[in-house]
Amino acid sequence: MVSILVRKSKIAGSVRCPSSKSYSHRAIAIASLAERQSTITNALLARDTLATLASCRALGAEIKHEGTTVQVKGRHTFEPPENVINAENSGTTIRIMTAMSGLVRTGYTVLTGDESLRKRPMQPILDALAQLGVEAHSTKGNGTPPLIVKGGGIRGGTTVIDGSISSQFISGLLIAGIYADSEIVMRIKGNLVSKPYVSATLATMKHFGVTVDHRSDMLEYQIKNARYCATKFDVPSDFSTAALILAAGALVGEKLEVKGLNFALPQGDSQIVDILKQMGCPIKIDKSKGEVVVQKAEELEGGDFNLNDTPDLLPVVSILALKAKTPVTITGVAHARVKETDRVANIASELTKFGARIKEFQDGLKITAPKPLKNASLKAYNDHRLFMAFTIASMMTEKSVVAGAESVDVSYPAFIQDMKDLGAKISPAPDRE
Ligand SMILES: O=C(O)C1=C[C@@H](OP(=O)(O)O)[C@@H](O)[C@H](O)C1
Ligand SMILES: C=C(OP(=O)(O)O)C(=O)O
Repeated sequence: MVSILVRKSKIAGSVRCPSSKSYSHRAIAIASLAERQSTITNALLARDTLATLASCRALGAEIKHEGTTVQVKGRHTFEPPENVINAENSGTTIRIMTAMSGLVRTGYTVLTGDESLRKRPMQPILDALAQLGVEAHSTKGNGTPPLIVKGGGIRGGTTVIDGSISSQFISGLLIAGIYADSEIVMRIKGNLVSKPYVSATLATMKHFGVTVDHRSDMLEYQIKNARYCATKFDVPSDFSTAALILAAGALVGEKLEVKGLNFALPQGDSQIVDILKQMGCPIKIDKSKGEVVVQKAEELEGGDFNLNDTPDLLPVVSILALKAKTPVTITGVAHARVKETDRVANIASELTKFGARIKEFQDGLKITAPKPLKNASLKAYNDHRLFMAFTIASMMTEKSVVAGAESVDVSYPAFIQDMKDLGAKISPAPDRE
């Protein structure tokens, strides 16, 4: 486990936001289902998205990439893969690939991942696929990966799926469902979390020529038989990543400009701009140029934030709370307990080390900032978003240590270098005695 030493830092300058992990996943998967060649530009090539690329290749898509341009020649049905599908650390990958595995012509497809991914819930999509005529099981019989999916096509019909755990099950069924033998009616049981990611899926499908009729509340979909058309897709910037960078500017920024932001395609985490405004952070937005400039406020305003649509903002709003003059209450994020880690519990335990007073409840946290922050030695539990958030928070302390630097390979490999280029004082942590 690689640990870093972070000292009190002031950051300033300009940074270009990395490409969207979510849109890179979608473009690669959908292009893999479109005959003829698609070209994806500005793709994020990080551990999670490379897992999607390798998985689609394993199913038979012809994929090559040069830099961040990915050429994909897809197909409508797949041959049984030569080996198991390894989704690594990526929930998005395994959820989409599980649905696509129903389109394998014959045989069985096994899908697995790393230790974290093998703990993440998959039962809702296994149940939904069963209702659509696809036999799919957890090899451990407990709804977690490894999974085994029987090929032979998706029959179609009606399915009712739990929407309270992850939107990725819905995205996977939407993406693959157009190739079912007959139309699918998909109904969501209960609440649908992380709705903006389903909007991102629908937007990407539309870009590849497929429109799905759905109820305005996003709780029912008619997935008619259709065909994706190969096309060009330019991946937008990643607002989940931009949110972390903007938070760094709000906490320790002299004047920080984030460039390359694309507000055109739906990304729920673009709400970070409104959250920063609500917390009193000096911020300037130029949507036409795709630029946001922030600088630190001596103190931020507290408030109540429901992050049900935007769970990846939980680590970001949690560290912003460390500088708020009144408490910050975050609700609606029970599903953040089943991501790379239990983010609610881990944020509670680690931010307490800075001296924050934290009240944890099933679907969120109440955070009261310490004055000043204490130096701390933090664990990120191999969770990339926790590592990045804790590193940024540590820039407000004299010196702190954060463990788990290798986790950033999942979504933002250049994170540490970008922060150092902006002035952050980060160095390898001395070996623990
Ligand atoms: O579909 C996607 O690209 C994602 C959906 C969200 O997960 P849930 O839908 O499980 O909340 C989000 O946390 C994840 O980082 C990416
Ligand atoms: C939870 C995340 O992604 P995934 O669900 O794809 O692992 C994330 O990027 O924070």
